[in-house]
Amino acid sequence: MGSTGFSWKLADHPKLPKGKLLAMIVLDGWGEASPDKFNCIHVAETPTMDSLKNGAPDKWRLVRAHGTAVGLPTEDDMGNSEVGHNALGAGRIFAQGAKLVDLALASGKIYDDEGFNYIKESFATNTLHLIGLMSDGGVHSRLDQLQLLLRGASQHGAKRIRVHVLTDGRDVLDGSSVGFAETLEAELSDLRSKGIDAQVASGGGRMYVTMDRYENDWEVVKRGWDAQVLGEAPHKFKNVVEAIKTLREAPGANDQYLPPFVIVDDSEKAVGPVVDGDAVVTFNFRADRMTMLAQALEYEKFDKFDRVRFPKIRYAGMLQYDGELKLPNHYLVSPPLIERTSGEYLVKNGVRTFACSETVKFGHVTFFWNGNRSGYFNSELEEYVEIPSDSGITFNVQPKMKALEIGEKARDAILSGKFDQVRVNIPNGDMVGHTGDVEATVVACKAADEAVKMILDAVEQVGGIYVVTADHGNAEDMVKRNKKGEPLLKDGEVQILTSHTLQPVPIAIGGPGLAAGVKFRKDVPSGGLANVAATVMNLHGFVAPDDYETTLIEVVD
Ligand SMILES: O=C(O)[C@@H](CO)OP(=O)(O)O
Ligand SMILES: [Mn+2]
Ligand SMILES: [Mn+2]
Repeated sequence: MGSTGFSWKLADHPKLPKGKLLAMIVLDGWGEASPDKFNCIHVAETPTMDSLKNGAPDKWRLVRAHGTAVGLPTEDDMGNSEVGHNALGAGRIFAQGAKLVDLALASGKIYDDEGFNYIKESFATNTLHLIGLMSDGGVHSRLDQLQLLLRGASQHGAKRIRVHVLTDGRDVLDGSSVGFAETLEAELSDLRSKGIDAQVASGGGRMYVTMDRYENDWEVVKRGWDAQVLGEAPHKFKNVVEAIKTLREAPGANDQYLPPFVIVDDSEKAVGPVVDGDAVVTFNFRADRMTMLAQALEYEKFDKFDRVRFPKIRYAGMLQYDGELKLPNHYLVSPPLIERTSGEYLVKNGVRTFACSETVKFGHVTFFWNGNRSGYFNSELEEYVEIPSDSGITFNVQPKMKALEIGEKARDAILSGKFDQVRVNIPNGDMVGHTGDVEATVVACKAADEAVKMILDAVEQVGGIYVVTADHGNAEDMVKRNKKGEPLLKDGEVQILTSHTLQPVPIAIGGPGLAAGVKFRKDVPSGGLANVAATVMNLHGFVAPDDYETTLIEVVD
């Protein structure tokens, strides 16, 4: 693709027609694993998804959804929505945030670049605050990266450092936050022995404090703001390990939902509110659950909640979280440049596109799908519909979520005849899987399956095509296992797995509009999510650009 020769025009597929309605269904957190009682997809009644599997191997197969197949550093990295939807939409594998930050830290380049030099201006006189998720989950952040950044920042002049932690329990086992806090404390104590005034200043559970997304509930961000910036919270402790241990003793408490707390000194004063002149870094590399806080930290004009004080700070994100909004303006590591996504190509080739999910996954089929870009490519050809999610609850209470509403919206969009592609994310397997509630997750999987049926019925009616896949595993395995695959016991009980998995995910194609002779190729055995975009382009009647990962299908005469 020379700079002069570039064109958005896609070549016509030699064998496949245009103009067929295509439904693109992404089941969030729906992997394939051996059947047992902790496989909620297996336990649930899922007749629609089961029937698709009968199409194997020509119309149903598995694809890789974790590790290097989606641009993560190692094969031990579970998949996640950001990298999964990026790969699905972009059709290529990009080194993702986790990896880019690793490289920048390892080479030391992070300290030479604009973002770090910008915040460094504060070091001589003020405090450096680091806010983010404290775990080794590798989905939003990693503790070892925070440790390296702490060391690097102090070597580059930071004298006073305050860390504002968010406990995880979603990408890692519940209860593991205590160990992570101990590791962090040891690191900070080492810095203190070198004369750096470094301590934890505040904390709270990620789902209750700070890490909301897609504006589902600004209260979550406000709780964090009060603790991190204002130094105010209902719970006060002398150190972070004591804070987490004590708060976990409350009935029903877990890492994801710990209430906000601040660390206070002997005179009960918060040790680390953010004040004028300070530097702040949000050290998560993943975007979706940081952009709301980023807005609060960055925007002069802001009406989502009363900030009480809006300190004049030097703020940088670990990455730039939204390339379109340039949010934040300063960042330590450049995000992957994901351009020429399949969504943009298809719209530019006249494919009228409808995308829908409920709030908690809305950005997945729009923002992540389009390479971390918000907004439409062409508002005349696209419509994105967000169904408001319930807020203030954990989804095991409401495991059906808005699956049927998403199904209805997709059905109506399909039947309207106004669209060529109708794309949805059905969140249940993932969102309920993260609660660790096995029974509720079974209900969730059934609801997701019903939504799929509703959409496939509509595809049937209009003579269309469907592609059903998932972004990574979750609900298919709800227990931590040993190397042999047996559930691991701790104190006589199985350890519930709230996180995603390393499992592959299914992909199924079909529908009355699928041309005869279309089937999955046999020569892409290690195909992954990034191979789906070229496949979808083919099904719309186009050949994918040369640099896209190869298509999964062939047409046999
Ligand atoms: O909830 C989230 O933020 C992640 C897990 O950390 O899940 P997903 O990647 O499915 O959005
Ligand atoms: Mn997901
Ligand atoms: Mn998830």
